[in-house]
Amino acid sequence: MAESGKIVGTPVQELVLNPQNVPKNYMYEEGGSGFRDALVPPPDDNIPVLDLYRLSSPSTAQQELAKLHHAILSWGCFQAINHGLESSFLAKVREVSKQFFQLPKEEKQKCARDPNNIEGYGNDIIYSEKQRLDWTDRVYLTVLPEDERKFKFWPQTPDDFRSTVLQYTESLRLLSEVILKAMAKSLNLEENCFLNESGERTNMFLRFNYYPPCPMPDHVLGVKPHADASTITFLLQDKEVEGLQVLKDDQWFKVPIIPDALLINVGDQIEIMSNGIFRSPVHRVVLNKEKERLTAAMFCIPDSEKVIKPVDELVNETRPILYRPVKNYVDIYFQYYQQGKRPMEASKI
Ligand SMILES: O=C(O)CCC(=O)C(=O)O
Ligand SMILES: [Fe+2]
Repeated sequence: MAESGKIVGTPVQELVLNPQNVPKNYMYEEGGSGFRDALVPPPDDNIPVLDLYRLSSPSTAQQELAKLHHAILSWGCFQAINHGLESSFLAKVREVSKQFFQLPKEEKQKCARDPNNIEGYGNDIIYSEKQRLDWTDRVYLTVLPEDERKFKFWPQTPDDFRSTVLQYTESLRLLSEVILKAMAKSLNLEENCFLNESGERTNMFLRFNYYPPCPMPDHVLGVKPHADASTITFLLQDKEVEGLQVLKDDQWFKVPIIPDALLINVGDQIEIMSNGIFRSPVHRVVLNKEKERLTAAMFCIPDSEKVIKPVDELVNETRPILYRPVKNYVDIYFQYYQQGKRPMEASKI
């Protein structure tokens, strides 16, 4: 037991060494079977694929913008291709993460998170005995703003971990501006609307997720159902192993792998700003008995000092205000999440 009654858990990577004994707090005893039987989206209504080159080319922008609007209304997410990040660079991002998780335990522990904080290497903070834990180890880093980087949590091995993460951050920072502008335009708002609402000091958090193989994949989840705390999230999926599912019309659908695509989804804070026109999709991660899975999620988060609220233009008589203003949403988010509740409830009127 660590300070403040919080327990620092055993990495999942070590639990796997004893496959007969999956701890109870990871298990969904009943109702668990079927986790992996999610539907495959039909070809005529698959998660839309958006071409970001077409989105920024004057002759095709309008058409692609309409596609983006439809994608977000129907799924809350889309697969972005032609985003300008080289395939070899994405391979590098995946590689530095894999190399880190392959290090011996003592090496990884050098950037272990503090007991009460998510930043660094580790797994779920345990808030209560009843909490269901996620079958995943992570490296969670504040990558922006620059003066909030805490390098003691950043892996020193492999050597190019830091430079790769910095380059990835800069690329996705630029891309986040493109996407947030397009989202605003698709709602007939001034293009900088969501960027201005997010404030000057944009935060970005990067989370490398490592899902070890799981001996009981029908009764354990990699990540329990949630929507993200972000404005938008960029997810670099594993190149080969599926696992992500998204909830649409009360049914779970498998998110297909497009190797060099970035899956972009709307987070709770755009749901608030758009007064519920754009909804943050609920998603979860299922596991594989034989194979590990690695992903990287980049969360774009507004300035923590900024009050987030529905933009005036999207509030009117037919669409009354649906959300209360919130500040530093990420702080409340984790506590709700770990209790299996939707943090959004804190903001809904
Ligand atoms: O690893 C994945 O496929 C999704 C992870 C996720 O949803 C998250 O980190 O918020
Ligand atoms: Fe997520």
